[in-house]
Amino acid sequence: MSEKVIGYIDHVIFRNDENGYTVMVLKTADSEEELTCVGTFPDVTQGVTIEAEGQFSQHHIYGRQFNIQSYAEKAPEDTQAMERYLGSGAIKGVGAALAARIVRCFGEDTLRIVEEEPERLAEVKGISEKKAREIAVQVTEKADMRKAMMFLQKYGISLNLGAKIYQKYGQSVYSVLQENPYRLADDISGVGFKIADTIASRIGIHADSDYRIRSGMMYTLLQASGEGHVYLPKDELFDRASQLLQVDVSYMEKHLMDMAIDRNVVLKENDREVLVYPSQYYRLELNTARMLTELNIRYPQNEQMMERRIAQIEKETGTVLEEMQKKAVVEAAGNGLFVLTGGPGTGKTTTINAIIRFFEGEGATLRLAAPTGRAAKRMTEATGYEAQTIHRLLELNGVPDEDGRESQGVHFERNAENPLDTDVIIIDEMSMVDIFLMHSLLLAVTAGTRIILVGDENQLPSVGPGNVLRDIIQSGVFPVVELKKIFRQASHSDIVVNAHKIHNGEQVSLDNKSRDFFFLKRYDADIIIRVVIALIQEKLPKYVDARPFEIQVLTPMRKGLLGVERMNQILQRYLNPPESGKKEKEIGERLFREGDKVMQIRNNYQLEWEVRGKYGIPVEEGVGVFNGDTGILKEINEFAETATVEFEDGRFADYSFKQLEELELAYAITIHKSQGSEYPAVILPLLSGPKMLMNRNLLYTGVTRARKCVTVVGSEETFGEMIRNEKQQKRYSSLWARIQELSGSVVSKTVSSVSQDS
Ligand SMILES: Nc1ncnc2c1ncn2[C@@H]1O[C@H](COP(=O)(O)OP(=O)(O)OP(=O)(O)O)[C@@H](O)[C@H]1O
Repeated sequence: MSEKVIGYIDHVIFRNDENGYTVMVLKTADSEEELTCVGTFPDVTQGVTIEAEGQFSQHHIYGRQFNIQSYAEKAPEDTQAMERYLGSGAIKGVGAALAARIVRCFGEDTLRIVEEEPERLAEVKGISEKKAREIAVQVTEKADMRKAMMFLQKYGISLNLGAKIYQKYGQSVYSVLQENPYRLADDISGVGFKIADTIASRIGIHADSDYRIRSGMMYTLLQASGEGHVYLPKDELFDRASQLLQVDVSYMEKHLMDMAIDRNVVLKENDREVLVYPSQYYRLELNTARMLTELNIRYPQNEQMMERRIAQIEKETGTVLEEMQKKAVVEAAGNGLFVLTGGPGTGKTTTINAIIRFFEGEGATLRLAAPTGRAAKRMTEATGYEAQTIHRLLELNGVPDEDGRESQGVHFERNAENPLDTDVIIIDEMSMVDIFLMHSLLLAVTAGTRIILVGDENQLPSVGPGNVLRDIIQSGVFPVVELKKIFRQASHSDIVVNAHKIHNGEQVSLDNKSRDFFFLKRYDADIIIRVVIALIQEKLPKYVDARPFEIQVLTPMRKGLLGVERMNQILQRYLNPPESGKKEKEIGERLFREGDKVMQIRNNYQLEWEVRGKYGIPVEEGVGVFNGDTGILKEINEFAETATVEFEDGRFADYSFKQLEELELAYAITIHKSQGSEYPAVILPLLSGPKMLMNRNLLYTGVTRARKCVTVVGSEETFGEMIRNEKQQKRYSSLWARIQELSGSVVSKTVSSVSQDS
């Protein structure tokens, strides 16, 4: 039951300016009681009278308090209230003494004078005409804001959101809301289609209104990009949007045309269907294709010289390169853009090393990078050459790019105006690079710099939109070398051999005669979890010479009995149990404990980090913590309301309690999130799951994450089905088509959206 109180704000006890959370004391109008009130307020001015709705509650330390849900500022009604209001500090340049003089001069008429005849304020001693005008402007602004906030509250808009909306639109807020509330979804961060749609329905906007349908279609396209798609075929867009909007498909055609005319979307037709792109995505693909094509320059090399150089490298490194590896070195030397691909153990890293040596011998400067910190670290170890994340290579500076839809609002110091100054760039783990990052990378590369892209095209595609590596390869326009041979050392590894079998759809022997690939047949989720715990606590650390935390559980799903969410809760209990002295923090339904293994679940380009040297002194600082970065929660500080995480690569970052939303427990993670990472030992619990998801590609990615040991715990039938299930989730991307168009190749008639199907 909600109750009402009226009173004026006597003083503020606590206020968090970031989120508006406020504790304050209200002097109630009727009883002059001092009432502690708690709530979220965009703006708090002492002395202002408010009418608030909410509930009384009893706080275990602070006693009785009133939790405000909504409130309205009331215009000052009597001279006392007027004096309090003017003297509260809300009006710049007016203090308590001056407020008293103004009210003494005009009495009951003060408010009307201020609002209607402000120039008369100059009659008061100490107020010039200019100051009178300034006071009047401020009073009017405050009154306007008050009215607007009341108007917004009527539609169930929270105070916080209301303040953001008012800041954006000012006095136009009325027309925006009444004509097209869906604009909120475009203009205001934190408002998506769903919120805008709720507001619209409260305002009484029709379900088939033009704005609603357009906004819903745009929303559908952007949702699809969250699944990795760059576009949607028109029919699929209509189906999805029609489900979302509960509006018949027949309404949509005309709006699609309007959206194209307004350049919100780009329509491309092939012989089968119409493809619909959010315009910025279309441009991203087009520009990426253009830049790739521009880099595709031949640098003729003398054949004999190349042979001599390769022989020399082989001698230096004591490795005899196989034909395709040699070809890779030759192509890398002879082209502005070169792609090296191959499965695990096919000698990609060995080839990168040979390429590095070749260019070093030429006196060229090189830069190495990979999409994740972990992959960059591995690249450094394997090549002995410093590798960075692509974000660091491009010098992410943490300042959001205001106009940067195409860069996801991220600003890099290295870009078209300030390109990377180096002869050769080698990027590893290319399968994880999405269209945004590829576009940003290419902006910072000028013709004359060679770029070498290395990756396994059979890994799952990037989390972000696009299917960049595969599209570049499938365009058929650039020099590509695919390594297929599994080397002797690698062929001793059943991880490698089985990965290749899985990729080829061949069954894998599960007789446990292997030294690095085990299958434990169990058919009950809870028994599987028990086995997983025993493996982590006892067996595997000794077996692979690693700490329990380095052993990674990978699952296909988030939900379900063996999903990430449930497994993490259970594993946390066993692997990091509560202990006195171990601090804990609950965020929503999640509980974090000092010592937990955690993972960042979205890109945060602003979060600051530091690498600490001896005695904890920072030796390096920077910004940006990315989706998939894992570490250990080292310390929870209740006083500062922060939690410190040490990431695997040695970076420390302080999270405010609010930012903990960006962290998740990481004892178990999805196979999707594990892309580009490697672990000494991987455990795959596999029992059942949706057919769409449980496919060959997913199993391949899971298995290839392990360096020393894979243990599958579950049903051999599910395992076998996954190998047989070739069907991959479709990813709608078309970089390959843009590349072909630009290079003048004939666009294949049959392919449209199937860049990932083949
Ligand atoms: N030409 C070669 N002759 C002999 N052994 C080789 C050759 N090339 C690679 N190897 C060996 O094969 C194994 C796998 O090679 P490498 O690590 O380069 O492959 P990779 O494709 O990078 O593998 P991953 O994807 O698993 O990192 C290594 O032990 C390496 O020493």
